[in-house]
Amino acid sequence: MAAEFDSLEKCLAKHLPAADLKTVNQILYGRELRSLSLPEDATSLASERDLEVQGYGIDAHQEELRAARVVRVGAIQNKIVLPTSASVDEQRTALHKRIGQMVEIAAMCGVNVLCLQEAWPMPFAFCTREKHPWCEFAEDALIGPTTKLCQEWAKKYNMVIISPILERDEVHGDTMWNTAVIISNSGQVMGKSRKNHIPRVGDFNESTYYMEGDTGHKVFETQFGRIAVNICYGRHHPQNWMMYGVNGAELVFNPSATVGTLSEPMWGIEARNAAIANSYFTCAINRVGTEHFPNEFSSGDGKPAHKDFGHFYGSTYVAAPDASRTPGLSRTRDGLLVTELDLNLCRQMKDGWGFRMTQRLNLYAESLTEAIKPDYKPPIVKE
Ligand SMILES: NC(=O)NCCC(=O)O
Repeated sequence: MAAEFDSLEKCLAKHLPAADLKTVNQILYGRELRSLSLPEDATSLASERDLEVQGYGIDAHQEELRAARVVRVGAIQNKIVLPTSASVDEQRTALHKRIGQMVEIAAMCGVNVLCLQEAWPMPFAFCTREKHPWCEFAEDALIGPTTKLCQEWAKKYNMVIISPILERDEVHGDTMWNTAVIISNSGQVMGKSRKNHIPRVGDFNESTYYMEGDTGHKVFETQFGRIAVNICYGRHHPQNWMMYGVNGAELVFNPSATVGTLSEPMWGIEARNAAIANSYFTCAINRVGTEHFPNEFSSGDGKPAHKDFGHFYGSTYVAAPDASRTPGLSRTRDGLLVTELDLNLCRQMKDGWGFRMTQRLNLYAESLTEAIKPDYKPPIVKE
């Protein structure tokens, strides 16, 4: 089998002359970002642990009345550690250990707010359509083992942690949800944000496992800014992004699990467009690697049954409201992206481009109220 393509940015850097590369990068990625120098002990520990680390700074103008609001944001992408045939407990414990090593490095890099990938303590088994044993990965959002561990890390490292899990809500009929748990840097659970839109595409057969989220568009006011979480498939819905902005988010995470053949051309566009349209920062995180499952499953497309989901292409990145963005992490390796950003850029972009001021929400509120009525007739004008 051919080796997976590692990174678009590395490919451009390898093949373009330096002057062309500068212009191409400017056109593709906006203004040149500051490269963030990270502590030597962190980078050498990262290479010992086979972890790619990249660091960037996204600056804003110095304002006269407001001090800069500089925050270090960390994003982790990773492969599963053990084969999916190992026991549920062994698989989850191995992931806890591996991510713990990465969180330690994030702390050494001064990260204040850290987000993990979608359903990080488990393989992305929804493709199988089997319930056993995969439903056993679901855990309580408040007192489950993964939340408890993240609380320890959050407190130890003074770091806000966003931990996306498959949630089991025992109080409400053992219902499952796809949930991001937001843990304050004090170690307290601030709350949870459940995935609003569930994919029904390709092998993403997730609607048979968990329900459409009922937590709306919560924004969490942390010590390091107002953050929100738009889980994976929710990034295809501009209204979903928009509501987090309407509710005051300055930084929206998009923890994901998605594969190349399905979504890669959309990946660099959606979270970035959301950052521009809503005058906030976004951070899109995708898992890496190919996960193989014990039993064959078919994709309902006439092709032969198979045991893997395809390649999760990583490429985690941060996008800014001024249309600049960081390069992506590798398509193949575990990685930590550290981005130092000044949240003041959000208001500066609102002032500069006026996208929020010119948004005309009332126009759309009225139009949509009409459009969802059963007797609605779209105003199509014919010749
Ligand atoms: N996990 C998930 O929602 N994946 C759906 C595929 C995609 O949105 O790219």
